[in-house]
Amino acid sequence: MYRQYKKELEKQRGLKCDTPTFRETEVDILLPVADEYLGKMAVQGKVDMLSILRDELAYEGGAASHVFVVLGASGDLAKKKIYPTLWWLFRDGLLPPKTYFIGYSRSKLTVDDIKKKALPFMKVKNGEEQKVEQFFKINEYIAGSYDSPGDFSKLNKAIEQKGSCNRLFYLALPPTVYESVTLNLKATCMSKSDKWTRVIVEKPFGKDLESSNRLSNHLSALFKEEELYRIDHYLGKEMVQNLMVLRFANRIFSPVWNRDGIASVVISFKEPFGTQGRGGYFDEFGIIRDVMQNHLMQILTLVAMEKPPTTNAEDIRNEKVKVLKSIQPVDIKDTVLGQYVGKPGGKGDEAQGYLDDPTVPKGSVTPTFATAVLHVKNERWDGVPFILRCGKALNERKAEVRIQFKDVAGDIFPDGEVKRNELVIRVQPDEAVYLKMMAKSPGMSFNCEETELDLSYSSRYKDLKLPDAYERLILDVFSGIQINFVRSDELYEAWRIFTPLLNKIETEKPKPITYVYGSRGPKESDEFMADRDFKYTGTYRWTESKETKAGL
Ligand SMILES: NC(=O)C1=CN([C@@H]2O[C@H](COP(=O)(O)OP(=O)(O)OC[C@H]3O[C@@H](n4cnc5c(N)ncnc54)[C@H](OP(=O)(O)O)[C@@H]3O)[C@@H](O)[C@H]2O)C=CC1
Ligand SMILES: O=C1O[C@H](COP(=O)(O)O)[C@@H](O)[C@H](O)[C@H]1O
Repeated sequence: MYRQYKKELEKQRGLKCDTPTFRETEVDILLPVADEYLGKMAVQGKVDMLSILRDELAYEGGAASHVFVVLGASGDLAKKKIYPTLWWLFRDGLLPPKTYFIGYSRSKLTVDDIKKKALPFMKVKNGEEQKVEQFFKINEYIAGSYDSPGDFSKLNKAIEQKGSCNRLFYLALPPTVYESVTLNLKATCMSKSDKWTRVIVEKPFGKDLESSNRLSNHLSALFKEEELYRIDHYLGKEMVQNLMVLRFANRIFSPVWNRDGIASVVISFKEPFGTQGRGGYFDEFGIIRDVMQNHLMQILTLVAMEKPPTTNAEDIRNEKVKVLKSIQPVDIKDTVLGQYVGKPGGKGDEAQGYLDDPTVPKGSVTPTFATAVLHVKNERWDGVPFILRCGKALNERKAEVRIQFKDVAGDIFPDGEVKRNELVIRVQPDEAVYLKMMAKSPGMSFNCEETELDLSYSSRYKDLKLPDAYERLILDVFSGIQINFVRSDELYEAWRIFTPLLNKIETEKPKPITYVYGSRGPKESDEFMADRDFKYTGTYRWTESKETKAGL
Protein backbone atom coordinates (compact mmCIF):
# COMPACT_ATOMS: atom_id res chain seq x y z
CA MET A 1 0.00 0.00 0.00
CA TYR A 2 2.76 2.50 0.97
CA ARG A 3 4.60 1.90 -2.25
CA GLN A 4 1.50 2.28 -4.36
CA TYR A 5 0.62 5.43 -2.46
CA LYS A 6 4.05 6.94 -2.98
CA LYS A 7 3.96 6.14 -6.70
CA GLU A 8 0.53 7.69 -7.09
CA LEU A 9 1.55 10.79 -5.16
CA GLU A 10 4.63 11.20 -7.35
CA LYS A 11 2.56 10.77 -10.49
CA GLN A 12 -0.30 13.09 -9.57
CA ARG A 13 1.55 15.88 -7.87
CA GLY A 14 4.81 15.65 -9.73
CA LEU A 15 6.46 15.17 -6.33
CA LYS A 16 9.71 13.28 -6.04
CA CYS A 17 9.84 11.14 -2.91
CA ASP A 18 13.54 10.43 -3.17
CA THR A 19 13.94 8.22 -0.16
CA PRO A 20 15.70 4.92 -0.65
CA THR A 21 13.14 2.89 1.23
CA PHE A 22 9.56 3.84 1.84
CA ARG A 23 8.91 3.24 5.50
CA GLU A 24 5.93 4.05 7.69
CA THR A 25 7.61 7.10 9.22
CA GLU A 26 7.84 8.66 5.81
CA VAL A 27 4.09 8.45 5.54
CA ASP A 28 3.99 11.12 8.23
CA ILE A 29 5.88 13.39 5.91
CA LEU A 30 3.89 12.49 2.85
CA LEU A 31 0.43 12.70 4.38
CA PRO A 32 0.45 16.47 4.97
CA VAL A 33 1.75 17.05 1.44
CA ALA A 34 -0.94 14.80 0.05
CA ASP A 35 -3.56 16.49 2.24
CA GLU A 36 -2.67 19.87 0.80
CA TYR A 37 -3.00 18.47 -2.72
CA LEU A 38 -6.24 16.69 -1.90
CA GLY A 39 -7.62 19.81 -0.25
CA LYS A 40 -7.33 21.53 -3.62
CA MET A 41 -8.98 18.58 -5.31
CA ALA A 42 -11.79 18.71 -2.75
CA VAL A 43 -12.44 22.37 -3.55
CA GLN A 44 -12.85 21.31 -7.17
CA GLY A 45 -15.15 18.48 -6.03
CA LYS A 46 -12.86 15.75 -7.43
CA VAL A 47 -11.91 12.42 -5.96
CA ASP A 48 -8.95 10.57 -7.35
CA MET A 49 -6.96 7.39 -6.86
CA LEU A 50 -4.64 9.15 -4.46
CA SER A 51 -7.40 10.00 -2.02
CA ILE A 52 -8.60 6.39 -1.98
CA LEU A 53 -5.10 5.16 -1.31
CA ARG A 54 -4.56 7.83 1.29
CA ASP A 55 -7.59 6.73 3.27
CA GLU A 56 -6.72 3.07 3.10
CA LEU A 57 -3.29 3.95 4.33
CA ALA A 58 -4.62 6.17 7.07
CA TYR A 59 -6.93 3.44 8.36
CA GLU A 60 -4.22 0.76 8.49
CA GLY A 61 -3.65 -0.40 12.09
CA GLY A 62 -3.65 1.64 15.29
CA ALA A 63 -6.45 3.27 17.30
CA ALA A 64 -9.23 5.46 15.97
CA SER A 65 -8.67 9.18 16.31
CA HIS A 66 -12.39 10.06 16.40
CA VAL A 67 -15.64 8.17 16.57
CA PHE A 68 -18.73 9.98 15.30
CA VAL A 69 -21.96 8.48 16.63
CA VAL A 70 -25.26 9.22 14.87
CA LEU A 71 -28.03 8.74 17.43
CA GLY A 72 -31.27 8.29 15.54
CA ALA A 73 -29.44 6.70 12.59
CA SER A 74 -32.63 5.18 11.18
CA GLY A 75 -34.36 8.55 10.90
CA ASP A 76 -35.10 11.17 8.29
CA LEU A 77 -32.46 13.71 9.29
CA ALA A 78 -29.80 11.01 9.45
CA LYS A 79 -30.47 9.68 5.97
CA LYS A 80 -31.08 13.05 4.31
CA LYS A 81 -28.42 15.17 5.96
CA ILE A 82 -26.07 13.52 8.42
CA TYR A 83 -24.86 10.45 6.50
CA PRO A 84 -24.57 12.40 3.23
CA THR A 85 -22.59 15.10 5.02
CA LEU A 86 -20.26 12.59 6.63
CA TRP A 87 -19.76 11.00 3.24
CA TRP A 88 -18.90 14.33 1.55
CA LEU A 89 -16.43 15.18 4.30
CA PHE A 90 -14.87 11.74 4.05
CA ARG A 91 -14.82 11.83 0.24
CA ASP A 92 -13.10 15.21 0.23
CA GLY A 93 -10.49 14.11 2.77
CA LEU A 94 -11.60 16.76 5.25
CA LEU A 95 -12.03 14.51 8.28
CA PRO A 96 -9.15 13.62 10.59
CA PRO A 97 -7.56 10.31 9.56
CA LYS A 98 -8.94 7.29 11.38
CA THR A 99 -12.39 8.70 12.00
CA TYR A 100 -15.01 5.97 12.38
CA PHE A 101 -18.81 6.20 12.38
CA ILE A 102 -21.37 4.36 14.47
CA GLY A 103 -25.11 4.57 13.86
CA TYR A 104 -27.41 3.94 16.82
CA SER A 105 -31.19 3.69 16.91
CA ARG A 106 -33.95 1.35 18.02
CA SER A 107 -34.59 -0.38 14.67
CA LYS A 108 -32.82 -3.64 13.97
CA LEU A 109 -30.78 -2.56 10.96
CA THR A 110 -27.44 -3.28 9.34
CA VAL A 111 -24.91 -0.89 7.84
CA ASP A 112 -26.22 -2.07 4.50
CA ASP A 113 -29.72 -0.87 5.41
CA ILE A 114 -28.32 2.52 6.44
CA LYS A 115 -26.46 2.67 3.14
CA LYS A 116 -29.61 1.94 1.15
CA LYS A 117 -31.52 4.67 2.97
CA ALA A 118 -28.81 7.32 2.67
CA LEU A 119 -27.51 6.61 -0.85
CA PRO A 120 -30.28 8.51 -2.69
CA PHE A 121 -29.19 11.67 -0.85
CA MET A 122 -25.43 11.21 -1.09
CA LYS A 123 -25.05 12.49 -4.66
CA VAL A 124 -22.44 9.87 -5.51
CA LYS A 125 -20.80 10.63 -8.84
CA ASN A 126 -19.42 8.21 -11.38
CA GLY A 127 -16.01 7.00 -10.32
CA GLU A 128 -16.74 7.38 -6.62
CA GLU A 129 -18.16 3.88 -6.09
CA GLN A 130 -14.97 2.48 -4.57
CA LYS A 131 -14.72 5.40 -2.20
CA VAL A 132 -18.35 4.88 -1.09
CA GLU A 133 -17.51 1.27 -0.27
CA GLN A 134 -14.56 2.50 1.76
CA PHE A 135 -16.85 4.91 3.62
CA PHE A 136 -19.33 2.23 4.63
CA LYS A 137 -16.49 -0.09 5.62
CA ILE A 138 -15.67 2.30 8.46
CA ASN A 139 -19.32 2.45 9.52
CA GLU A 140 -20.95 0.31 12.16
CA TYR A 141 -24.53 0.06 13.36
CA ILE A 142 -25.87 -0.79 16.81
CA ALA A 143 -29.54 -1.28 17.64
CA GLY A 144 -30.49 -0.06 21.09
CA SER A 145 -33.17 1.80 22.93
CA TYR A 146 -32.84 5.40 24.10
CA ASP A 147 -33.40 4.69 27.77
CA SER A 148 -31.52 1.46 28.41
CA PRO A 149 -28.17 1.88 30.23
CA GLY A 150 -27.32 -1.67 29.04
CA ASP A 151 -27.69 -0.65 25.40
CA PHE A 152 -25.55 2.42 25.93
CA SER A 153 -22.90 0.16 27.49
CA LYS A 154 -22.97 -1.82 24.27
CA LEU A 155 -22.43 1.42 22.36
CA ASN A 156 -19.60 2.39 24.69
CA LYS A 157 -17.93 -1.00 24.21
CA ALA A 158 -18.11 -0.59 20.45
CA ILE A 159 -16.38 2.80 20.74
CA GLU A 160 -13.79 1.46 23.18
CA GLN A 161 -12.92 -1.31 20.76
CA LYS A 162 -11.64 1.37 18.42
CA GLY A 163 -9.15 2.54 21.06
CA SER A 164 -8.83 5.73 23.05
CA CYS A 165 -10.35 8.44 20.87
CA ASN A 166 -12.33 11.66 20.74
CA ARG A 167 -16.09 11.12 20.64
CA LEU A 168 -18.80 13.06 18.83
CA PHE A 169 -22.47 12.33 19.43
CA TYR A 170 -25.02 13.74 17.00
CA LEU A 171 -28.55 13.77 18.42
CA ALA A 172 -30.62 13.32 15.25
CA LEU A 173 -33.57 12.53 17.49
CA PRO A 174 -36.95 13.86 18.54
CA PRO A 175 -36.61 16.13 21.60
CA THR A 176 -38.77 13.74 23.64
CA VAL A 177 -35.78 11.42 24.06
CA TYR A 178 -33.06 14.08 24.54
CA GLU A 179 -33.22 13.76 28.29
CA SER A 180 -32.77 10.00 28.57
CA VAL A 181 -30.20 9.87 25.77
CA THR A 182 -28.00 12.59 27.24
CA LEU A 183 -28.25 11.06 30.74
CA ASN A 184 -27.09 7.74 29.31
CA LEU A 185 -24.32 9.34 27.29
CA LYS A 186 -23.03 11.12 30.37
CA ALA A 187 -23.26 8.02 32.54
CA THR A 188 -21.76 5.57 30.09
CA CYS A 189 -20.22 6.96 26.92
CA MET A 190 -17.90 9.85 27.78
CA SER A 191 -14.26 9.74 26.58
CA LYS A 192 -11.59 8.86 29.03
CA SER A 193 -8.26 10.51 29.84
CA ASP A 194 -7.11 13.32 27.56
CA LYS A 195 -9.72 12.74 24.83
CA TRP A 196 -12.75 14.96 24.42
CA THR A 197 -16.49 14.38 23.99
CA ARG A 198 -18.75 16.73 22.01
CA VAL A 199 -22.52 16.54 21.79
CA ILE A 200 -24.34 18.04 18.81
CA VAL A 201 -27.96 18.98 19.43
CA GLU A 202 -30.52 19.71 16.72
CA LYS A 203 -33.43 22.10 17.05
CA PRO A 204 -36.09 22.38 18.35
CA PHE A 205 -34.39 23.56 21.52
CA GLY A 206 -37.66 23.56 23.40
CA LYS A 207 -41.04 25.03 22.42
CA ASP A 208 -40.99 28.17 24.52
CA LEU A 209 -38.91 29.90 27.16
CA GLU A 210 -39.86 27.47 29.90
CA SER A 211 -39.22 24.24 28.00
CA SER A 212 -36.03 25.64 26.48
CA ASN A 213 -34.75 26.62 29.93
CA ARG A 214 -35.58 23.16 31.19
CA LEU A 215 -33.57 21.59 28.39
CA SER A 216 -30.69 24.05 28.86
CA ASN A 217 -30.55 23.34 32.59
CA HIS A 218 -30.65 19.62 31.96
CA LEU A 219 -27.82 19.79 29.40
CA SER A 220 -25.69 22.18 31.41
CA ALA A 221 -25.92 19.88 34.43
CA LEU A 222 -24.38 17.12 32.30
CA PHE A 223 -22.00 18.85 29.92
CA LYS A 224 -19.76 21.91 29.87
CA GLU A 225 -20.80 24.62 27.37
CA GLU A 226 -17.69 23.84 25.31
CA GLU A 227 -18.93 20.26 24.92
CA LEU A 228 -22.30 21.38 23.55
CA TYR A 229 -22.89 22.27 19.91
CA ARG A 230 -26.44 23.54 19.25
CA ILE A 231 -26.90 23.53 15.50
CA ASP A 232 -28.69 26.28 13.62
CA HIS A 233 -27.84 25.23 10.10
CA TYR A 234 -28.37 28.75 8.74
CA LEU A 235 -25.14 29.69 10.52
CA GLY A 236 -23.36 27.27 8.19
CA LYS A 237 -24.56 29.01 5.01
CA GLU A 238 -21.99 30.88 2.96
CA MET A 239 -23.80 34.20 2.86
CA VAL A 240 -24.74 34.13 6.52
CA GLN A 241 -21.07 33.62 7.35
CA ASN A 242 -20.29 36.39 4.89
CA LEU A 243 -22.27 38.96 6.89
CA MET A 244 -19.44 39.51 9.35
CA VAL A 245 -16.88 39.96 6.60
CA LEU A 246 -19.08 42.30 4.57
CA ARG A 247 -19.72 44.42 7.63
CA PHE A 248 -16.39 44.45 9.38
CA ALA A 249 -13.86 44.10 6.55
CA ASN A 250 -15.24 46.98 4.47
CA ARG A 251 -14.70 50.59 5.46
CA ILE A 252 -17.53 51.82 3.21
CA PHE A 253 -20.40 50.31 5.19
CA SER A 254 -19.50 51.16 8.78
CA PRO A 255 -20.35 54.91 8.70
CA VAL A 256 -23.86 54.25 7.33
CA TRP A 257 -24.66 51.02 9.19
CA ASN A 258 -26.92 52.64 11.76
CA ARG A 259 -30.15 54.58 12.34
CA ASP A 260 -28.78 57.61 10.44
CA GLY A 261 -28.11 55.64 7.26
CA ILE A 262 -30.58 52.77 7.27
CA ALA A 263 -34.37 53.09 6.96
CA SER A 264 -35.37 49.44 7.37
CA VAL A 265 -34.02 45.91 7.30
CA VAL A 266 -36.00 42.99 5.87
CA ILE A 267 -34.91 39.40 6.45
CA SER A 268 -36.93 36.88 4.45
CA PHE A 269 -37.28 33.13 4.14
CA LYS A 270 -39.59 31.72 1.46
CA GLU A 271 -40.26 28.11 0.55
CA PRO A 272 -42.27 26.99 -2.48
CA PHE A 273 -43.77 23.90 -0.85
CA GLY A 274 -46.15 23.21 1.99
CA THR A 275 -45.97 20.71 4.82
CA GLN A 276 -45.97 17.74 2.41
CA GLY A 277 -47.72 15.34 4.77
CA ARG A 278 -45.59 16.38 7.76
CA GLY A 279 -48.27 18.82 8.93
CA GLY A 280 -48.82 16.92 12.16
CA TYR A 281 -45.28 17.68 13.26
CA PHE A 282 -45.34 21.23 11.89
CA ASP A 283 -48.65 22.04 13.56
CA GLU A 284 -47.09 21.72 17.01
CA PHE A 285 -44.53 24.34 16.10
CA GLY A 286 -45.71 26.70 13.36
CA ILE A 287 -43.53 28.90 11.18
CA ILE A 288 -42.46 31.24 14.01
CA ARG A 289 -40.76 28.43 15.93
CA ASP A 290 -39.70 26.61 12.77
CA VAL A 291 -37.82 29.45 11.10
CA MET A 292 -38.28 32.91 12.64
CA GLN A 293 -37.20 32.38 16.23
CA ASN A 294 -33.99 30.63 15.14
CA HIS A 295 -32.74 31.11 11.58
CA LEU A 296 -34.04 34.65 11.01
CA MET A 297 -33.08 35.81 14.50
CA GLN A 298 -29.55 34.52 14.01
CA ILE A 299 -29.29 36.53 10.80
CA LEU A 300 -30.71 39.58 12.57
CA THR A 301 -28.06 39.44 15.28
CA LEU A 302 -25.28 39.25 12.69
CA VAL A 303 -26.70 42.27 10.86
CA ALA A 304 -27.19 44.32 14.03
CA MET A 305 -24.34 43.41 16.38
CA GLU A 306 -21.42 45.67 17.23
CA LYS A 307 -17.97 44.73 16.00
CA PRO A 308 -16.63 42.05 18.36
CA PRO A 309 -13.11 42.61 19.75
CA THR A 310 -11.90 39.43 18.00
CA THR A 311 -13.33 36.66 15.86
CA ASN A 312 -13.33 34.27 18.81
CA ALA A 313 -16.58 32.42 19.37
CA GLU A 314 -17.16 33.93 22.79
CA ASP A 315 -16.54 37.50 21.63
CA ILE A 316 -18.94 37.09 18.72
CA ARG A 317 -21.61 35.39 20.77
CA ASN A 318 -21.32 38.05 23.49
CA GLU A 319 -22.15 40.71 20.89
CA LYS A 320 -25.06 38.70 19.52
CA VAL A 321 -26.53 38.33 23.00
CA LYS A 322 -26.27 42.10 23.55
CA VAL A 323 -28.41 42.70 20.45
CA LEU A 324 -31.01 40.20 21.61
CA LYS A 325 -31.12 41.80 25.05
CA SER A 326 -32.00 45.13 23.40
CA ILE A 327 -35.12 43.68 21.74
CA GLN A 328 -38.51 43.80 23.46
CA PRO A 329 -40.88 40.80 23.17
CA VAL A 330 -42.92 40.86 19.96
CA ASP A 331 -46.51 42.00 20.35
CA ILE A 332 -49.18 40.34 18.23
CA LYS A 333 -50.11 43.74 16.75
CA ASP A 334 -46.60 43.84 15.30
CA THR A 335 -47.22 40.75 13.20
CA VAL A 336 -49.12 39.51 10.17
CA LEU A 337 -49.98 35.80 10.41
CA GLY A 338 -51.03 33.70 7.45
CA GLN A 339 -52.03 30.17 6.52
CA TYR A 340 -52.07 28.78 2.99
CA VAL A 341 -55.07 27.43 1.17
CA GLY A 342 -55.04 25.29 -1.97
CA LYS A 343 -54.80 26.98 -5.33
CA PRO A 344 -58.17 26.87 -7.08
CA GLY A 345 -57.80 24.62 -10.12
CA GLY A 346 -54.24 23.76 -9.00
CA LYS A 347 -52.71 20.34 -9.55
CA GLY A 348 -51.10 17.98 -7.00
CA ASP A 349 -49.60 19.64 -3.92
CA GLU A 350 -50.58 23.17 -4.89
CA ALA A 351 -54.26 22.23 -4.75
CA GLN A 352 -53.81 21.23 -1.09
CA GLY A 353 -54.24 23.84 1.59
CA TYR A 354 -52.64 23.46 5.01
CA LEU A 355 -55.92 22.28 6.52
CA ASP A 356 -56.32 19.68 3.75
CA ASP A 357 -53.26 17.86 5.08
CA PRO A 358 -54.81 14.87 6.91
CA THR A 359 -52.12 15.05 9.62
CA VAL A 360 -53.11 18.63 10.55
CA PRO A 361 -55.76 18.94 13.30
CA LYS A 362 -59.09 20.19 11.99
CA GLY A 363 -59.53 23.96 12.19
CA SER A 364 -55.89 24.54 13.19
CA VAL A 365 -54.88 28.21 13.35
CA THR A 366 -51.14 27.51 13.24
CA PRO A 367 -49.45 30.10 11.03
CA THR A 368 -47.55 28.88 7.98
CA PHE A 369 -46.58 32.48 7.19
CA ALA A 370 -45.52 35.27 9.52
CA THR A 371 -44.19 38.79 9.24
CA ALA A 372 -43.06 40.52 12.42
CA VAL A 373 -41.36 43.79 13.16
CA LEU A 374 -38.70 43.94 15.87
CA HIS A 375 -36.94 46.95 17.31
CA VAL A 376 -33.39 46.92 18.59
CA LYS A 377 -33.48 49.59 21.28
CA ASN A 378 -29.89 50.71 21.36
CA GLU A 379 -27.97 53.76 20.26
CA ARG A 380 -27.19 52.34 16.82
CA TRP A 381 -30.64 51.06 15.86
CA ASP A 382 -33.32 52.94 17.80
CA GLY A 383 -36.25 53.54 15.42
CA VAL A 384 -35.08 51.19 12.64
CA PRO A 385 -37.65 48.45 11.92
CA PHE A 386 -36.20 44.95 11.54
CA ILE A 387 -38.85 43.09 9.58
CA LEU A 388 -38.68 39.29 9.68
CA ARG A 389 -40.80 37.44 7.15
CA CYS A 390 -41.10 33.71 6.53
CA GLY A 391 -43.53 31.34 4.93
CA LYS A 392 -44.23 28.00 3.34
CA ALA A 393 -46.09 27.31 0.08
CA LEU A 394 -45.02 30.62 -1.45
CA ASN A 395 -44.05 31.55 -5.00
CA GLU A 396 -40.33 30.78 -4.75
CA ARG A 397 -37.43 29.45 -2.69
CA LYS A 398 -35.52 32.41 -1.37
CA ALA A 399 -33.71 33.63 1.71
CA GLU A 400 -32.29 37.13 1.71
CA VAL A 401 -31.44 40.22 3.70
CA ARG A 402 -32.48 43.65 2.38
CA ILE A 403 -30.87 46.68 3.92
CA GLN A 404 -32.81 49.68 2.67
CA PHE A 405 -30.97 52.97 3.08
CA LYS A 406 -32.64 56.28 3.87
CA ASP A 407 -33.81 58.63 1.13
CA VAL A 408 -31.26 61.09 -0.23
CA ALA A 409 -31.52 64.35 1.70
CA GLY A 410 -32.02 67.58 -0.27
CA ASP A 411 -32.79 65.72 -3.48
CA ILE A 412 -32.06 67.91 -6.55
CA PHE A 413 -33.45 65.53 -9.18
CA PRO A 414 -36.97 65.54 -10.60
CA ASP A 415 -39.60 64.35 -8.16
CA GLY A 416 -39.66 60.58 -7.65
CA GLU A 417 -36.71 59.85 -9.94
CA VAL A 418 -34.24 58.98 -7.20
CA LYS A 419 -34.92 55.66 -5.47
CA ARG A 420 -33.46 54.36 -2.27
CA ASN A 421 -30.20 52.46 -2.23
CA GLU A 422 -30.67 48.87 -1.19
CA LEU A 423 -28.04 46.32 -0.27
CA VAL A 424 -29.32 42.81 -0.93
CA ILE A 425 -27.55 39.76 0.46
CA ARG A 426 -29.08 36.73 -1.17
CA VAL A 427 -28.49 33.72 1.03
CA GLN A 428 -30.10 31.26 -1.40
CA PRO A 429 -30.51 30.24 -4.10
CA ASP A 430 -27.73 31.68 -6.31
CA GLU A 431 -25.70 33.42 -3.64
CA ALA A 432 -25.21 37.10 -4.44
CA VAL A 433 -24.58 40.49 -2.92
CA TYR A 434 -25.90 43.43 -4.90
CA LEU A 435 -26.18 47.08 -4.13
CA LYS A 436 -29.04 48.80 -5.89
CA MET A 437 -28.00 52.34 -6.66
CA MET A 438 -28.72 55.30 -8.92
CA ALA A 439 -26.57 56.19 -11.92
CA LYS A 440 -26.91 58.48 -14.90
CA SER A 441 -28.68 56.78 -17.79
CA PRO A 442 -25.92 56.08 -20.28
CA GLY A 443 -25.83 58.35 -23.32
CA MET A 444 -27.07 61.87 -24.04
CA SER A 445 -29.82 61.93 -21.44
CA PHE A 446 -29.27 63.26 -17.95
CA ASN A 447 -31.87 61.07 -16.29
CA CYS A 448 -31.21 58.96 -13.24
CA GLU A 449 -31.65 55.24 -13.47
CA GLU A 450 -31.69 52.35 -11.02
CA THR A 451 -28.82 49.96 -11.52
CA GLU A 452 -26.62 47.77 -9.36
CA LEU A 453 -23.14 46.79 -8.26
CA ASP A 454 -23.45 43.08 -8.68
CA LEU A 455 -21.50 40.32 -7.00
CA SER A 456 -23.16 37.17 -8.25
CA TYR A 457 -21.14 34.24 -7.02
CA SER A 458 -21.85 32.07 -10.05
CA SER A 459 -20.27 34.58 -12.41
CA ARG A 460 -17.54 35.93 -10.10
CA TYR A 461 -16.28 32.55 -8.92
CA LYS A 462 -16.09 30.03 -11.73
CA ASP A 463 -16.53 26.34 -10.96
CA LEU A 464 -17.17 27.18 -7.35
CA LYS A 465 -18.59 24.38 -5.27
CA LEU A 466 -19.80 25.77 -1.99
CA PRO A 467 -19.94 23.30 0.88
CA ASP A 468 -23.30 22.45 2.35
CA ALA A 469 -24.10 24.16 5.67
CA TYR A 470 -23.93 20.84 7.54
CA GLU A 471 -20.49 20.10 6.09
CA ARG A 472 -19.06 23.29 7.52
CA LEU A 473 -20.78 22.87 10.85
CA ILE A 474 -19.83 19.24 11.42
CA LEU A 475 -16.25 20.07 10.50
CA ASP A 476 -16.38 22.94 13.01
CA VAL A 477 -17.37 20.45 15.71
CA PHE A 478 -14.35 18.29 14.88
CA SER A 479 -12.17 21.40 15.11
CA GLY A 480 -13.79 22.71 18.30
CA ILE A 481 -14.93 25.96 16.67
CA GLN A 482 -18.12 27.23 18.32
CA ILE A 483 -18.59 30.50 16.39
CA ASN A 484 -21.47 29.10 14.38
CA PHE A 485 -23.29 27.36 17.18
CA VAL A 486 -25.95 28.77 19.46
CA ARG A 487 -24.96 29.51 23.05
CA SER A 488 -27.51 28.91 25.81
CA ASP A 489 -27.96 32.62 26.59
CA GLU A 490 -28.69 33.37 22.91
CA LEU A 491 -31.36 30.74 23.08
CA TYR A 492 -32.79 32.17 26.27
CA GLU A 493 -33.06 35.65 24.77
CA ALA A 494 -34.58 34.46 21.48
CA TRP A 495 -37.28 32.56 23.35
CA ARG A 496 -37.87 35.54 25.68
CA ILE A 497 -38.64 37.64 22.59
CA PHE A 498 -41.11 35.19 21.03
CA THR A 499 -42.74 33.30 23.91
CA PRO A 500 -45.40 35.91 24.83
CA LEU A 501 -46.48 36.04 21.16
CA LEU A 502 -46.56 32.24 20.88
CA ASN A 503 -48.59 31.98 24.09
CA LYS A 504 -51.05 34.54 22.81
CA ILE A 505 -51.46 32.69 19.51
CA GLU A 506 -52.05 29.45 21.40
CA THR A 507 -54.53 30.85 23.89
CA GLU A 508 -56.43 33.41 21.79
CA LYS A 509 -56.19 31.46 18.54
CA PRO A 510 -56.37 34.46 16.17
CA LYS A 511 -57.48 33.36 12.72
CA PRO A 512 -54.57 33.64 10.29
CA ILE A 513 -55.08 35.45 6.99
CA THR A 514 -55.39 32.95 4.17
CA TYR A 515 -53.10 33.11 1.15
CA VAL A 516 -53.06 30.95 -1.93
CA TYR A 517 -50.44 28.22 -2.36
CA GLY A 518 -47.76 29.57 -4.72
CA SER A 519 -48.52 33.26 -4.07
CA ARG A 520 -46.27 35.85 -2.37
CA GLY A 521 -48.27 35.52 0.84
CA PRO A 522 -50.98 37.79 2.25
CA LYS A 523 -51.10 41.28 0.71
CA GLU A 524 -51.49 42.56 4.28
CA SER A 525 -47.84 41.66 4.77
CA ASP A 526 -46.76 44.06 1.98
CA GLU A 527 -48.94 46.79 3.48
CA PHE A 528 -47.49 46.10 6.91
CA MET A 529 -43.95 46.42 5.54
CA ALA A 530 -44.78 49.57 3.60
CA ASP A 531 -46.12 51.11 6.83
CA ARG A 532 -42.81 50.26 8.48
CA ASP A 533 -40.57 52.07 6.06
CA PHE A 534 -39.83 49.36 3.52
CA LYS A 535 -40.37 51.10 0.18
CA TYR A 536 -41.06 48.83 -2.76
CA THR A 537 -41.37 50.84 -5.95
CA GLY A 538 -41.46 48.02 -8.47
CA THR A 539 -39.44 50.21 -10.85
CA TYR A 540 -36.11 48.45 -10.55
CA ARG A 541 -35.12 46.45 -13.63
CA TRP A 542 -32.21 44.11 -13.61
CA THR A 543 -30.74 43.18 -16.94
CA GLU A 544 -28.27 40.37 -16.95
CA SER A 545 -25.24 40.96 -19.13
CA LYS A 546 -24.78 38.61 -22.06
CA GLU A 547 -21.75 37.16 -20.28
CA THR A 548 -23.68 36.41 -17.11
CA LYS A 549 -26.50 34.82 -19.07
CA ALA A 550 -24.01 32.66 -20.91
CA GLY A 551 -22.36 31.80 -17.59
CA LEU A 552 -19.00 33.24 -18.68
N1 LIG B 1 -26.68 39.16 -9.10
C1 LIG B 1 -27.87 38.85 -9.44
O1 LIG B 1 -28.18 37.71 -9.69
C2 LIG B 1 -28.84 39.94 -9.43
C3 LIG B 1 -30.11 39.60 -9.65
N2 LIG B 1 -31.05 40.54 -9.62
C4 LIG B 1 -32.40 40.07 -9.88
O2 LIG B 1 -33.21 41.12 -10.28
C5 LIG B 1 -34.52 40.90 -9.81
C6 LIG B 1 -35.06 42.09 -9.09
O3 LIG B 1 -34.19 42.49 -8.07
P1 LIG B 1 -34.70 42.82 -6.60
O4 LIG B 1 -33.64 43.25 -5.75
O5 LIG B 1 -35.39 41.63 -6.13
O6 LIG B 1 -35.56 44.11 -6.82
P2 LIG B 1 -37.09 44.55 -6.80
O7 LIG B 1 -36.99 45.88 -6.22
O8 LIG B 1 -37.70 44.42 -8.12
O9 LIG B 1 -37.87 43.61 -5.84
C7 LIG B 1 -37.57 43.57 -4.52
C8 LIG B 1 -38.40 42.53 -3.87
O10 LIG B 1 -39.58 43.15 -3.41
C9 LIG B 1 -40.57 42.20 -3.26
N3 LIG B 1 -41.83 42.66 -3.77
C10 LIG B 1 -42.45 42.39 -4.93
N4 LIG B 1 -43.64 42.99 -4.98
C11 LIG B 1 -43.77 43.67 -3.84
C12 LIG B 1 -44.77 44.49 -3.30
N5 LIG B 1 -45.89 44.73 -3.95
N6 LIG B 1 -44.57 45.05 -2.09
C13 LIG B 1 -43.45 44.80 -1.41
N7 LIG B 1 -42.47 44.02 -1.88
C14 LIG B 1 -42.62 43.46 -3.08
C15 LIG B 1 -40.15 40.97 -4.01
O11 LIG B 1 -39.74 39.99 -3.09
P3 LIG B 1 -40.78 39.10 -2.31
O12 LIG B 1 -41.69 38.43 -3.27
O13 LIG B 1 -39.88 38.20 -1.60
O14 LIG B 1 -41.54 40.00 -1.41
C16 LIG B 1 -38.90 41.41 -4.76
O15 LIG B 1 -37.97 40.39 -4.86
C17 LIG B 1 -34.48 39.71 -8.90
O16 LIG B 1 -34.98 38.63 -9.59
C18 LIG B 1 -33.02 39.56 -8.62
O17 LIG B 1 -32.72 38.22 -8.42
C19 LIG B 1 -30.75 41.81 -9.34
C20 LIG B 1 -29.46 42.20 -9.15
C21 LIG B 1 -28.38 41.29 -9.19
O1 LIG C 1 -34.92 24.41 9.81
C1 LIG C 1 -35.64 24.36 8.84
O2 LIG C 1 -35.13 24.74 7.64
C2 LIG C 1 -35.69 24.20 6.45
C3 LIG C 1 -35.13 25.05 5.31
O3 LIG C 1 -33.75 24.90 5.24
P1 LIG C 1 -32.98 25.29 3.90
O4 LIG C 1 -31.55 25.09 4.25
O5 LIG C 1 -33.47 24.38 2.84
O6 LIG C 1 -33.32 26.70 3.60
C4 LIG C 1 -37.19 24.22 6.47
O7 LIG C 1 -37.70 23.54 5.33
C5 LIG C 1 -37.69 23.51 7.72
O8 LIG C 1 -39.10 23.63 7.80
C6 LIG C 1 -37.08 24.12 8.94
O9 LIG C 1 -37.38 23.33 10.08
